[in-house]
Amino acid sequence: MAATTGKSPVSSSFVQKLNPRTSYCYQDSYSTINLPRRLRRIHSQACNNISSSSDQVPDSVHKQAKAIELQKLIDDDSRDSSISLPRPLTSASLSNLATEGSRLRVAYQGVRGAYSESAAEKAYPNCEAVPCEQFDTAFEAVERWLVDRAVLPIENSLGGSIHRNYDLLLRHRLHIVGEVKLAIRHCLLANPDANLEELKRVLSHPQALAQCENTLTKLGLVREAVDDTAGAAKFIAFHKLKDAGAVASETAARIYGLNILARDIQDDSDNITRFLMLAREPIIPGIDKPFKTSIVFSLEEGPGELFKALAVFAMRNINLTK
Ligand SMILES: O=C(O)C(=O)C[C@]1(C(=O)O)C=C[C@@H](O)C=C1
Repeated sequence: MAATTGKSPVSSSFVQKLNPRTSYCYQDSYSTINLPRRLRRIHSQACNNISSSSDQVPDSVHKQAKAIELQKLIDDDSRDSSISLPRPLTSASLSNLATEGSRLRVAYQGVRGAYSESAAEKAYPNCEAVPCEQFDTAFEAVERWLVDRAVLPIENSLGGSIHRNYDLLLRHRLHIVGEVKLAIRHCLLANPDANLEELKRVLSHPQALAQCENTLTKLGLVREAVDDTAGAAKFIAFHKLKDAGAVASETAARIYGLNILARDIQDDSDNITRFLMLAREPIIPGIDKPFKTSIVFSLEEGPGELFKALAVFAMRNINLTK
C-alpha cells in the first residue's frame, strides 16, 4: 500500500482518501456494536462486496443475502465462546511479532532520520517505520488499520514531560503497549559548502533546540522551530542554504548529504528521550513479569484530595513512577 512504503510522509488528507469504506466498516463495527474481531473482519468484507455488486441483481437481494450471511456468523460465533470476545494482544504475542520477522508497520511523526524513527526501530527491530507529517496522522493511521503501531515521544531528561503529547493520548483511543528510552546525541549539520562562521540561524524541533540551548547561545545562532529534527536537515539540504544549519542526528546527516560541524552539542551528555508505543488493542498484563500501567484521573477541589487518591496506591504497595 502506498501509505506504507516509507518513502514519503503520510499526510492526513492522504489517510482520508485511503479506502474510506473499509475503514468505516472497521470503525463502525468496533465502536457501535462491538463485534468480535473475526466478525469485524468479515463485516468489512461484506461491505466491500456490497460496493461491487453487479448491476443485474436487485440491491434488495444482495442485502438479504448479506443479512443471512451475517446472522449465520453471529450464530456460529456465539456457539464458540472462545472466539466471542475481542482478543487483546498479550505480551507473548507482542514479542512474537517482533522476533518472527513479520514486518510490523510503525508510524512516527517526522521524516526519515528523525529520532522517532530510531525509537520505532529500537522497539521493533524488524519493523517498517512509516513517516507521518503530524502526530494526529500517525494516530489516525493506527486507528484506521493502515499501520500497526505509533511511536510518541513523551518525556526528555532535560526538557521534562512533553505535555502536548499527553493531551494527544487523551484525544485518541489508543493503548500504550510499550516504551523505549533512546539516547539523543545531537549534531550541528550544514551543507558541504557552508562553514561555521557563515551560519546565522539554526533549524530544528523545539525540543532539540531547547536541549542544545547552551551551545547554540555560545555560537550566537538564531533558532527556528520546525516539525522535526530530520525535517530541518532535509530543508537546509533541499534549499542548499549556506547561512542555516540544522540540529539533527548523525543518521539525518548521512541521509541528506550534510556535513557534521559539531557532535554531541546537547547541554547534558546524558540526554535521554522516552517514547511510548501505541496500539489499537491493550496488553493484558500477566504475572510473569512486572508491568507498568498508565492512569489518568481528575479530582474534586478540596483539602487532601490528592493525598487520599495517592493513598489508594500506597495502601496496596503499588509503586508510582512516571
Ligand atoms: O524531531 C525528531 O527527530 C523527533 O523524533 C522528535 C523529538 C521530540 O519530540 O522530543 C524526539 C527526540 C528528541 O528529544 C528531539 C525531538
